[in-house]
Amino acid sequence: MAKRKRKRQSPRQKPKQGQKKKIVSFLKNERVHFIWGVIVAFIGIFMLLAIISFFFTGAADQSKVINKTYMEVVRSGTSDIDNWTGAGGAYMAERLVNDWFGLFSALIPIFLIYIGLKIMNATSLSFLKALFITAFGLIGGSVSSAFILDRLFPNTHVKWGGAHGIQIERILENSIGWPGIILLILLFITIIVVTLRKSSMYKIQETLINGTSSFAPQNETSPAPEEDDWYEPEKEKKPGLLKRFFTWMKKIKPLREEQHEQEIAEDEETDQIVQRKTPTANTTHNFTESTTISPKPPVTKRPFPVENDFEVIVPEDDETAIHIPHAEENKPKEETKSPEGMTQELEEDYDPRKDLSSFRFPTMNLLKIYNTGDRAVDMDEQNENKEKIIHTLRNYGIEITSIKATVGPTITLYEIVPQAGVRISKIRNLEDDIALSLSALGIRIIAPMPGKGTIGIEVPNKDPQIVSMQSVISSKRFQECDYELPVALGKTITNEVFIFDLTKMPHLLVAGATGQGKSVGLNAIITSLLYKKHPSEMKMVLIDPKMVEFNIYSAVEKHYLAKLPDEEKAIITDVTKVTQTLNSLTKEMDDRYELLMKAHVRTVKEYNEKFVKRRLNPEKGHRYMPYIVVVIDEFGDLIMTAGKEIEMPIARIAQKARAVGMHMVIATQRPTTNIITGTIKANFPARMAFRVTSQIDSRTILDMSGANQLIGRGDMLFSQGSSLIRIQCAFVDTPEVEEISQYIGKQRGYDAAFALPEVISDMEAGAGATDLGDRDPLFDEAARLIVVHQQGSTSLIQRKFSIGYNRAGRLMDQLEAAGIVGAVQGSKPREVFIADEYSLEKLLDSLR
Ligand SMILES: Nc1ncnc2c1ncn2[C@@H]1O[C@H](COP(=O)(O)OP(=O)(O)OP(=O)(O)O)[C@@H](O)[C@H]1O
Repeated sequence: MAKRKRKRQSPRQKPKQGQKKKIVSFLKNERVHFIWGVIVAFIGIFMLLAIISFFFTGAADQSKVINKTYMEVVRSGTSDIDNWTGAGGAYMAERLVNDWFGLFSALIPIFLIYIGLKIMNATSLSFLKALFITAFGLIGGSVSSAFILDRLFPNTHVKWGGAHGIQIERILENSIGWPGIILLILLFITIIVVTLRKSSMYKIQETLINGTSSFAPQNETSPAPEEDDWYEPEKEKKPGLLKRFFTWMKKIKPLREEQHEQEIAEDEETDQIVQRKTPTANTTHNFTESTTISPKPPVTKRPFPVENDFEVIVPEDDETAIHIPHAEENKPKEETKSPEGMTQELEEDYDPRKDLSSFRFPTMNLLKIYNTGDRAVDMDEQNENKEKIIHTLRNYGIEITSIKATVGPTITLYEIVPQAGVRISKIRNLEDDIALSLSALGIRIIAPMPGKGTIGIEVPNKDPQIVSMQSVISSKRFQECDYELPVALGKTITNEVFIFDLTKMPHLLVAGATGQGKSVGLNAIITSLLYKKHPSEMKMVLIDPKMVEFNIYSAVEKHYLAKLPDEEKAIITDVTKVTQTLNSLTKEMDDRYELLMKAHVRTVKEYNEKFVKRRLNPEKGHRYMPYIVVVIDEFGDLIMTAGKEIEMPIARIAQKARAVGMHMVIATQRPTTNIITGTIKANFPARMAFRVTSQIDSRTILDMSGANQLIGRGDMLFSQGSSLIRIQCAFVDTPEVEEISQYIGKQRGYDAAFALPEVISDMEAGAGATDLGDRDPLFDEAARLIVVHQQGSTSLIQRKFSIGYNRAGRLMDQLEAAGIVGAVQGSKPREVFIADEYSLEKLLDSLR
């Protein structure tokens, strides 16, 4: 193949190819582009001047230019022409205005000026938009002018609608009459206005809604659930038909190009030398000049010019689903009576929802839809970023073969493929330089992208969009998921709704500097659960040392909250109460374990299934177990004030509570190692990191940097195990949460909040321990265990007898009082005073 190639390049052909290259590079030169742009823009300005002048001087010039050719007018001289731009301008303006599109002919030079600016790279208005406005303006504007202005000002030298407008207006008047024309003009104005400013569409919508809502019932504050069904839930807006058409065109264009290129490549492949390119000073600095072909994989796409390979993907929003507020599920079940009139209730499955069978889930209209302005992709921004990335990399001697952009709600991911031989670490080290050249915060480089064979550069969008809670809750994905504790957290940078099952996490650590979106994130988690879980299926323990964050949930106390018996408030704000509550949760966990053991099942799900099938007897202590979600805001404050007292029960719950349906979400704005300790970290594999101020903080939360490069306002990294996903957290505002709580709170609830088990305080436990007359039933067995193992360890007793920490602790205190073991020695096991079983039996006999 190599030989053939060499033969083909005869000495005469070589200079020709060189010349061709030079011409191509000259045409593509940035400066040449700029000059071309200036020329086109000046032509546009000249034409515009001619037209403007025509309105003032056209009457005087008309007789000199009408019914003449251009050459005749020019030859006749300019001395008696009044138009500011001479005979040529006068002739052109007469043709454009009177013979073509009238007043709106001015759009033609304006479009030329735009083209000039575009070539100069000096405007960000999209070409398609400009072309559409010009074409539509010429047609619609000329007809409108002919209809209105030619009637208002008939006796001037100007044909306001031009020949085109007059002709079409006549045809229209004959076919649809003047009311039809007026409607058409209104339609034209609407289309132009909406195309120019999307916000005007919302204004029109608002006006129409206000107009029509005056006929609708006005009870907005407390819509009866039944009434909600009258309103169609608001769906997230889909892109318009035109936008979808253009997106489709964009998608198929690269495909066609690829096909074409493949054909070329196949032809070329047979007779070209495949050579690996080593970047040299000459070749690496101009993508467009290079003709080298990358050897691997088989050439299907020419690597250069990169400019033509730029693919911008705008992922569609997830399809939203209409939320049916579980009306069917909640309808009170009719009791089936046997012929004898006896209820068959006992034979039926147990229905945990029965006590609150009329409960209605919050409706979608309680959540706000955020109009985020024009969602069209700013192609200029995309191109600009692409150019800057390419140039920055090139400045460091890195050439790339392709670049692709995926535009998300707040971040755009640029995926690049570097040329063979480029070290990935080199690109990774350029993070700051790329950030500098793009003048943007929040740039993150993912090198390499897992499973993709590319390198990702995440760049924040200039115009970030709010991801509304409404959009994620109403998404089909969330509505149709059958997770035990589903949480809709937000959207990924590829616009996919991100949901997870809290039971699978099984606990979540949330961290981020102040004001970066933690509280909103916690509210998003709680809101998701409220939209999916019935009060009988889930209870929450809300701990809020800041005292203000969770107050809004007090309305749902009798539906969803759990608290200590005799406690006044369900939202825990006092640190001493936090310790008690956590100890109580530990007891609940132990109790649940005992019940699971008795029922011979391993998880709360299996247990509840058995209970629903009425295979567990409530008289033997069995009960339906709702999931318990413990949410702790500002966990750092608690650790600072109560230290180990808080850390230990949290660690215990985190270690064990998963199987019994208890899950924790803890948040802190101080992601330091004395707050997120090794114990906490080990038990919280799932982490949500909002923006933090330093790389060290990021490492404390995620075990890697990244959270320090986020942009705030809900921008976050979600890590579970080894995977790390960038997500824009859904935004739910306090008034929205308040409305949801009120909606639930107004409905009939249980008589009281879910009661957590009472715990014996340390003092009480201590008193009981010394009272050997009231020994635990396991006392003898525990004593034998300790003596046999010669190890005074509470956890040994716990493990062996599968009992809770509190009970094992009490047992150990009783063993101490009986002189079997010594006192506590910090973290070391207690000393065992009885050396053998024989001595022990004698001691036990004496105690009986
Ligand atoms: N997902 C989001 N989308 C858009 N804006 C957000 C989002 N999350 C937070 N914000 C903005 O950031 C502000 C602060 O958020 P938030 O109150 O959740 O911070 P925080 O981390 O809890 O702060 P602190 O720790 O001081 O309470 C909000 O008022 C809102 O304007």
